[in-house]
Amino acid sequence: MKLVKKKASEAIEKEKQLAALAAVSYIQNGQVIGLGSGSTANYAIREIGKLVQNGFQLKAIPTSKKTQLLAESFHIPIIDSNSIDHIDITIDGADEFNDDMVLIKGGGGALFREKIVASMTRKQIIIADSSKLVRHLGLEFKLPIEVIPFASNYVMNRLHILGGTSIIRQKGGKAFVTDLGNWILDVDLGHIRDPLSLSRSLDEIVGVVCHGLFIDLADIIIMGKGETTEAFLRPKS
Ligand SMILES: O=C(CO)[C@H](O)[C@H](O)COP(=O)(O)O
Repeated sequence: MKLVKKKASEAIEKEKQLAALAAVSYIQNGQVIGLGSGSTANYAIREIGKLVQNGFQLKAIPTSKKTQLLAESFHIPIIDSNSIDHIDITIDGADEFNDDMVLIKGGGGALFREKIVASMTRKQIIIADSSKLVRHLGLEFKLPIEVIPFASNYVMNRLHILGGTSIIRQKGGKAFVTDLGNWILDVDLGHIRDPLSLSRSLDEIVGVVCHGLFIDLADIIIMGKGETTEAFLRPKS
C-alpha cells in the first residue's frame, strides 16, 4: 500500500516538473517574469535560475515572500512591482481548474499577490499536475478567500447567506496570516456552477480582500500527464 502511494506521489511530482519545464521554454532573454507560489511553481523557479546562470538577463516579481527567498537563492534578480508597467510572462500553479480555464488558487495563501501579478501579466502560464483538472470546481477544494481580520465574522455571515460554510485557516493553533497581514477563509460553497456570478457577489462583500477564483486570467494551462504534457489555450477574444 505504502509503495503504491509513493509511486503515485512520484508520478505527480514528475507531472509538475514536466509542466514547469514546458512553461519555462516560453521565456525569452530580457523579459520581466512573474514568479508564482507553491510546489509546482518552485520547479519553474529552479529552471529559471538555470537560465540566469546561463546568462539570461531576467527581472522577476515574486508572488510571495517564500518565492522571493527561493528566487534569491538562485540569484534571480528581483525588482519592485511598482517599477514596471507590465510583466511579460508569469508562471504559477493552481489548486483546481476546469475546461473553461477557470482556476481556484490560494492553497498556499498567496492569492492576492498572485492575482495582482496575473493582472499585470501579458502571458499567464498556469502549470499543474493532472489531478488539478476537475469537472466540478469547488467540490474537492474549498475556495480560499483573503479577508481583513477585523471583518472576518461579518464576511463569514455574508458567505453563509450565499450558501457557504467557512473556516478560518489555521497554522500552529492560530489564524494563518498572509504576507499582507490578512486572514484566509476556506469556504465550502459546494459545486461552483457559475464562477462569474459568484466572483461578482464575493467582490461586493466589504472586508473581502481577494477571492481565489481566477477567471479569464490564464492564457495557457500546461498540465503534466504521465510522461508528457497537455496545453489548454485561452480562445482569442
Ligand atoms: O495558489 C497557490 C498558492 O497560493 C498555488 O499556486 C496553489 O496552491 C498550487 O500549489 P501546488 O503547486 O503546491 O499544488
